[in-house]
Amino acid sequence: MTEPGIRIEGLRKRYGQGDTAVDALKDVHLHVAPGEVVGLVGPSGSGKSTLLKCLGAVIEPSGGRMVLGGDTIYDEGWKTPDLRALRRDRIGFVFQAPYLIPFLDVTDNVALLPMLAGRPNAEARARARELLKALDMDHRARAQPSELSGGEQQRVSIARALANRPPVILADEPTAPLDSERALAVVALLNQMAVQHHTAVIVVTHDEKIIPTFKRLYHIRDGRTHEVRGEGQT
Ligand SMILES: Nc1ncnc2c1ncn2[C@@H]1O[C@H](COP(=O)(O)OP(=O)(O)OP(=O)(O)O)[C@@H](O)[C@H]1O
Repeated sequence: MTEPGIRIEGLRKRYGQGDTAVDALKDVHLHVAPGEVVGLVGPSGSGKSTLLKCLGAVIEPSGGRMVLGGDTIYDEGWKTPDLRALRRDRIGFVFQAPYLIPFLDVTDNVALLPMLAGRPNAEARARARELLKALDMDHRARAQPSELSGGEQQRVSIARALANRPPVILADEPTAPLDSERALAVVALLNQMAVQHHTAVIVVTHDEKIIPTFKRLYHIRDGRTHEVRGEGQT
């Protein structure tokens, strides 16, 4: 049986072809268990965005294998017929900017994805309220995004990422605009949510404030990953 969480084996991505081809990912290996938050760091141009885009099924890898939540989604080709449903139901995204919808209140921002996935409105809103409570945002459930601080907006975006109970969350520089205290609070919440919801979380970051907090840390350099902190340290 394939284990849940995230497992990447020998992932490759080439942009273009011939003389101008760029091998952005050459040999990426990485695993994240359910309930675990793992950091991914690397210099500019090392392949971080390319890896997140492959994992998020936004671009197609050139080879290798990706297993998300116990399902092999890519093995030298996509193994899943509906990539849009995969992105909506199996992966939560957290970005540097919260990208909340300005004309929906906090509850509906979180409830929107379950509604789009076909859940009844009442059930989607109940799920949103439960997550907002867990993230200590229930007192702002009817507020508009513009009425929230940056840290509060980021908490709402974490609730939104969890709304469809995805086995995987991909976070791209989630703390970049936040001060130290709020950045550490966001990482603490990601850890708490990962444990409570058995979610595997990858955080791509340059943020020196949060890098020391990861129990396991991967470094990507020139399209290859190395585990620099944790059990498989190389
Ligand atoms: N669409 C594309 N076409 C061609 N080359 C690309 C494309 N996107 C990225 N690359 C190249 O692939 C390599 C990896 O880029 P990527 O954006 O994944 O790096 P990164 O680690 O996210 O960098 P940064 O931290 O600066 O955002 C770089 O050499 C980049 O120039």
